[in-house]
Amino acid sequence: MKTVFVLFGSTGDLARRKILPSIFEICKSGKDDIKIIAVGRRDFDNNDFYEYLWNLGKEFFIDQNIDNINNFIKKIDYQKVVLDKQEDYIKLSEKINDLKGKNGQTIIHLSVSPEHYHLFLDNAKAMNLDKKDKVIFEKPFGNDLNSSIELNNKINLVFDEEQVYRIDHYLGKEAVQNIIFFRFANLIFEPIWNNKYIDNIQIFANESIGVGDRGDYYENYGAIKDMLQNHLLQMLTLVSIEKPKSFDANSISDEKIKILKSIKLGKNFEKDIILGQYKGYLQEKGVGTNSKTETYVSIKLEINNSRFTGIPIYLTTGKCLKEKSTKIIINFKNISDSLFESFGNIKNNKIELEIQTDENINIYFNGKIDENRKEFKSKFEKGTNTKEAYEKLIKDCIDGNKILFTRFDVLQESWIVLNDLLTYKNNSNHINQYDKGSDGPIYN
Ligand SMILES: NC(=O)C1=CN([C@@H]2O[C@H](COP(=O)(O)OP(=O)(O)OC[C@H]3O[C@@H](n4cnc5c(N)ncnc54)[C@H](OP(=O)(O)O)[C@@H]3O)[C@@H](O)[C@H]2O)C=CC1
Ligand SMILES: O=C1O[C@H](COP(=O)(O)O)[C@@H](O)[C@H](O)[C@H]1O
Repeated sequence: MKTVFVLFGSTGDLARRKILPSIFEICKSGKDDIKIIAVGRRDFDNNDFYEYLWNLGKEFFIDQNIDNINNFIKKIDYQKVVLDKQEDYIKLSEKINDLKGKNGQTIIHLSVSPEHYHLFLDNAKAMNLDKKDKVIFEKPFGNDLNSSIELNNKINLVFDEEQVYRIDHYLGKEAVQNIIFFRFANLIFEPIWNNKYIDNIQIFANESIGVGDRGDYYENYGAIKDMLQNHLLQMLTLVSIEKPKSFDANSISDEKIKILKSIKLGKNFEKDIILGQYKGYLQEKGVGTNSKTETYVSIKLEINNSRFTGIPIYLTTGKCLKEKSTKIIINFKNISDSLFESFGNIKNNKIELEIQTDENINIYFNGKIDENRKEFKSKFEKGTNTKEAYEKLIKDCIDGNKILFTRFDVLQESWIVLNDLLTYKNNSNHINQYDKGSDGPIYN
């Protein structure tokens, strides 16, 4: 089936770094018949957009094969759409219809800030989309609980749920998908995955880059809404859900909801939450001179159920840190066995699910090799050349596979979890500064 992929925000950071390169790869594989409409507010014609792509150079065209590049560029048409101008949507739909023919499908990917979704929804009816057409909504889905409900209600007035794809690209990462397999396709981990054996859990998504040109967007969201509400909470649910009834989107979402409802955030925010801002953030383009927007957040929480009660869980994310690294670390309890006293320091077991930049599962355990080395690390054998998450997710959307997309009630519960934290943040005037390239503010 022919697919017309319509990319709103085609000149933005996400389009440049992740979506266009992913479509490029999908097109290169030749499995799908795809045409692309790059939508933007700039006064571009096709040639301007091609030139814009060429100027991105190496950052964009990782594949330097000139034929592949030319074939890809030939598939793209640029269309200017001012988001509140209905006549622009009508022109866009004429172009879509020309390209998709009789039996094709349209996928609209809204790679713009969520506050622009309303303008799109106000005008989308003018495009006369078919029931088989699909719309991908980027995260964060709304700005808080109420706005996410409002947004979802508005979407429901325009689209059927079947047409709606709420994306969280971390769910498309191979190593994140692997969490469920690791836990439930092996006999040896589930019996120890509980408060009898686990001491604490740490999930972090550290980034070395800053906000770049995205200051305008970032000022409205900050690290809590940009990363914690979605990517980190999603990873946490996968680490903590009970085995789903079956491997389908609804069964997994049902289990996620149960976890989100049992999350308990301590009331002592002064102690359990660290908000930070990297030095130099105030000088970034689009950032207010007195901005208190957090570029770093670390929170401590608990899951209040029979399996996890009593295990402190730390979620951390930040920009401009020492290195890019996303990991889930399960630290097991102390082994105090006098049998090994004479061998010196016996370390706690640890399982490290490394999501990026390498994808690994490292298991640390004690053993006797020689006097100097008593800890083993076992590496899970895994290819490093996995697909960019967006490639996987966009291909799933083309094929109508929704398993890795998020149901609204899961997002709603995620906003509920963070409600008090957001109130605390809005009322707090204090933010810890940290040096670029550091580990972030110190956790007391
Ligand atoms: N960047 C990332 O790594 C990721 C981003 N996301 C999500 O993707 C979405 C877009 O983010 P990102 O690309 O980073 O943001 P950017 O700010 O880099 O880009 C936003 C895009 O929206 C366009 N735009 C801005 N204002 C308007 C307006 N008033 N009318 C029409 N178009 C407008 C910009 O056009 P112009 O270029 O002309 O300014 C640009 O094409 C966000 O929801 C974000 O959370 C999700 C995952 C990762
Ligand atoms: O959603 C987002 O994710 C990126 C980080 O994604 P990654 O796949 O490179 O880890 C982050 O930079 C961006 O601020 C945020 O919007």
